Amino acid sequence: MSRHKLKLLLTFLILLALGALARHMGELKPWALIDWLDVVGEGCVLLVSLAWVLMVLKSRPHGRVTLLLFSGGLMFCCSSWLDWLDEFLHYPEGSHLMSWTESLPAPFGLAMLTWGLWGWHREQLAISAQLKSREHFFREHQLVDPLTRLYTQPYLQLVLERELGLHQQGAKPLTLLAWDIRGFGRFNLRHGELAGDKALKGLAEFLLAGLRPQDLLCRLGGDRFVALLPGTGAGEARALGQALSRQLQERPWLGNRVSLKTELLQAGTADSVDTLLARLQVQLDKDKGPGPFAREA
Ligand SMILES: Nc1nc2c(ncn2[C@@H]2O[C@H](COP(=O)(O)OP(=O)(O)OP(=O)(O)O)[C@@H](O)[C@H]2O)c(=O)[nH]1
Repeated sequence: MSRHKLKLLLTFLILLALGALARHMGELKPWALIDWLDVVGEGCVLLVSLAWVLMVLKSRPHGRVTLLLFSGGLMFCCSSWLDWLDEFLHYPEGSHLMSWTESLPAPFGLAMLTWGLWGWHREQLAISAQLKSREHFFREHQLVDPLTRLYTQPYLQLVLERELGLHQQGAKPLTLLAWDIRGFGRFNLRHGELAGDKALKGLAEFLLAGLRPQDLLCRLGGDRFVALLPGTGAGEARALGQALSRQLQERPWLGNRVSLKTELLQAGTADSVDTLLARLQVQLDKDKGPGPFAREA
């Protein structure tokens, strides 16, 4: 059972035990003496405090701050629960046990909640600082292409460094799939730069949608794209490339106007990032012809 499920079970058991204690200590009030306005008001407080506990468990991982927020919420819940129950129960005169049990947890619970919220605030500050420095790093190194929103070659090089390391330790295969639009210069001449931009964006979206979550798609520059397929052998990569080519042909908005050259490259154990990318460029430059748009121009 997960830690959060245990906390939920604990909440249920504590509320059940308090309910049993209250019933044992008190007597049911006559129907006429029940103040229904209080029942509704205190019932709402109880429901809201229960919702706090559930929301904390739903939105946070296990940890010190979560424990503070959970314990504070639970203590406040206990007070609200007993407060609500005593609308229906009458406790004997001179018995302080129930009034203490009802009154004490609320202030301690609120103090713990406040402590937990302070911790949460500090966590958020740390996360924002992290995100800011990441964003700065991305902007500084131009790791994202402004047109397609794909990663650029410098980012690919960073990731390739790590993946090649894993590949060379024999941990897993590594394959690259790359695409070059044929005759894209002519396409631009004929349809205009804006249509060219739209085609690049459309193609980026299409490739992204067709790749798997673990693949990394980058714009290599101009009309070239490359996908790094970690843990993927040549056969699987070839099937993926072929499926993408087939699907592209079924898309009249892109397939009829843009033709792609697809290349596959497997990393070797002696490859460095530079040699791998150089081999890829050579493969993409191979057989450069006038392209399918030569007829149109
Ligand atoms: N619209 C648009 N065009 C671009 C962009 N980046 C590069 N290009 C164009 O893409 C073309 C790339 O030219 P080449 O590398 O010769 O490729 P190609 O014309 O497709 O020729 P082949 O690959 O031999 O078929 C050039 O005409 C660039 O102007 C861009 O961001 N937007």
